[in-house]
Amino acid sequence: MGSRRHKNKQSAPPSFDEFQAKKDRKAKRVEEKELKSKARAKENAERSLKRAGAEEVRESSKRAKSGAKSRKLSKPEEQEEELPDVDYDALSKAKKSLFDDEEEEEEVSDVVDEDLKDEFDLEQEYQDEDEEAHAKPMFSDDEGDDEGELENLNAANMEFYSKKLDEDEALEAEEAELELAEAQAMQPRADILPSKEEEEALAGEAPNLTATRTRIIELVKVLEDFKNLGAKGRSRSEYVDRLLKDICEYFGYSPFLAEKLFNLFSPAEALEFFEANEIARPITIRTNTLKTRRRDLAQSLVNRGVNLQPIGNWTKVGLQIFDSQVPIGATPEYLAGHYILQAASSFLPVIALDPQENERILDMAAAPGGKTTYISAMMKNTGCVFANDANKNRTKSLIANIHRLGCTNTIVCNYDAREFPKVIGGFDRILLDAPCSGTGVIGKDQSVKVSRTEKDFIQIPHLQKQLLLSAIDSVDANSKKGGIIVYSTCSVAVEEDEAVVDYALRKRPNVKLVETGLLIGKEGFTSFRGKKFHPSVKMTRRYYPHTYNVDGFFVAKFQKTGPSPHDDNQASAKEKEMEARREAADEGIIHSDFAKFDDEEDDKYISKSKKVGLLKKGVNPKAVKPQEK
Ligand SMILES: C[S@@+](CC[C@H](N)C(=O)[O-])C[C@H]1O[C@@H](n2cnc3c(N)ncnc32)[C@H](O)[C@@H]1O
Repeated sequence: MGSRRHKNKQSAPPSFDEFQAKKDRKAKRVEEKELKSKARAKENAERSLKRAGAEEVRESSKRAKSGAKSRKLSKPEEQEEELPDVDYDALSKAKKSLFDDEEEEEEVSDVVDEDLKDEFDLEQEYQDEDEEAHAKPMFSDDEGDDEGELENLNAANMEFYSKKLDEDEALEAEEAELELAEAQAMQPRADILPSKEEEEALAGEAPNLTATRTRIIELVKVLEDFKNLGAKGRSRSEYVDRLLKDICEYFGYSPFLAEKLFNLFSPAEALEFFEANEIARPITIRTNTLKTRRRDLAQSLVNRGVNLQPIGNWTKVGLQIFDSQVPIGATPEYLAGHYILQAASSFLPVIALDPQENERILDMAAAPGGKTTYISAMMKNTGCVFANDANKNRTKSLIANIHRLGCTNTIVCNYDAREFPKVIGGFDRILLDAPCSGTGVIGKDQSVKVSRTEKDFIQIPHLQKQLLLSAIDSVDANSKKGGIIVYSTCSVAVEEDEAVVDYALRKRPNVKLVETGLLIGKEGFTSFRGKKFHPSVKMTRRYYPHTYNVDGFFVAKFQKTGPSPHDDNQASAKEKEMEARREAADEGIIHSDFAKFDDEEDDKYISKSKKVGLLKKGVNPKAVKPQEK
């Protein structure tokens, strides 16, 4: 596992544009391959018709395949032609001009923080505390722990990078050739599916990852053209079962999660998704426009030996870091709050939210604050942002980031967000970046592959639904330019995305989905495995690591069309939870193993945390009388 991951690790991840270009080239190659394969299949069928008997048909199919193979081998130039020539000088010049966008419009605030160094230290401390506190982390795509990797990288400057691009392109061409050779060497065999005896033998053997990978590729090929390539007498589900077993073995997923993720895609795309999860996403930063301009920041970082370039044309504040001679999380610019380490996908919900100056905005689940601080910057420190998070520990890193980035229009609060609108309502816009299972960020946290269970995909959506209803009820339908709710997750599971959105549309007829306004993203599912969602769910957007080279993400944008009696809901989080439980039990969607409020269990945790608190103060818990504890 480890070595395979290391091998796949990108040395210089492509920018979004380059990635798209590569994807387009790949798509073209795939399309051509498909055309060839269809032609082969047609040839096959014609020959088969001429021959009598099932055995003969299969024989002819094999001959046809080997014919196609030799035809392919005799035409390597065709493949080479597909790789366009790249003028790297022009590319390097173009890269410079990429910074010359309309950034002049971005105003630079002259706020200067005095205690930035202290705040940075605090942030580190709190983040460490957080890590200890959560065995199963709440997923945040920001401020990941990729920083350490950069410290060890040796890099030069932009010229060096240009040379690197050269090398990468050459490597890509080499890889394409290898891929071609691999594909030719692995024409799917009808007998790729192990027999019962072979299955038994396999179960007893030590895993052979190379053989497993070969079989995965062949199984995918067969499944993509089952009618022509499936072995006689073997069903599609037999192939799928074997493929899932191989995916679990090769990539290290639990059978449950492998199947859940596999079902989102065609077999070939699923393989791309699983492969993409083995590669870390590029390190990206967001310019804090309250303090600087992207061009100026880029210049300062380049002067320190950081190789970077803009992320893509859909963001004017993002930079992608290729490598660096200095730790990106500890440069003077970082400490001065000129940027924040933030995953590119994490910009998207804020862009969709489209905060306006002087509005009142609620960020319901805000820690550690990547999106809050972006909202604040888009509002140019006007109006008011309520940054809420239920986890008190995590609000410390939220506060540290707010201070470091110089956001002065922000109030931090610590409620279970289901308490809204009881706490306060009437917001112009609300962002609900919901706690989720993290199936979109497996590239960052491989533990998700085995840690998530069926129960998670019942409990987490249950919470997400309640949070979303609270968000809707807390928005002012009469807000002049607002009345907007954005719901996002870093999960690709339909239960946490489209199903939650569809539920909210059913429960709150006073909201409708609107276009997110985002330049990239795939349409949300309007139906999934027999479940139909409202047709407008098409307007939601999905992001995958293999399509956009960003973390897996989901974004939905609602507009509140009118007030509802729920807007005055004074129920507490606990009351709402009980109500939702009753309702879910009536609908039969909660299984008997659903977590209950367990006061005894709660008491255990409360007393343990009190003991830890006393120990931290240097007091022996045993020496304290029970009522004093
Ligand atoms: C995906 S993270 C948010 C990341 C954040 N928006 C950012 O961009 O930095 C989800 C957050 O939801 C918080 N959370 C979980 N349950 C909550 C609840 N009931 N109410 C409010 N926040 C909650 C978690 O503590 C966690 O910080």
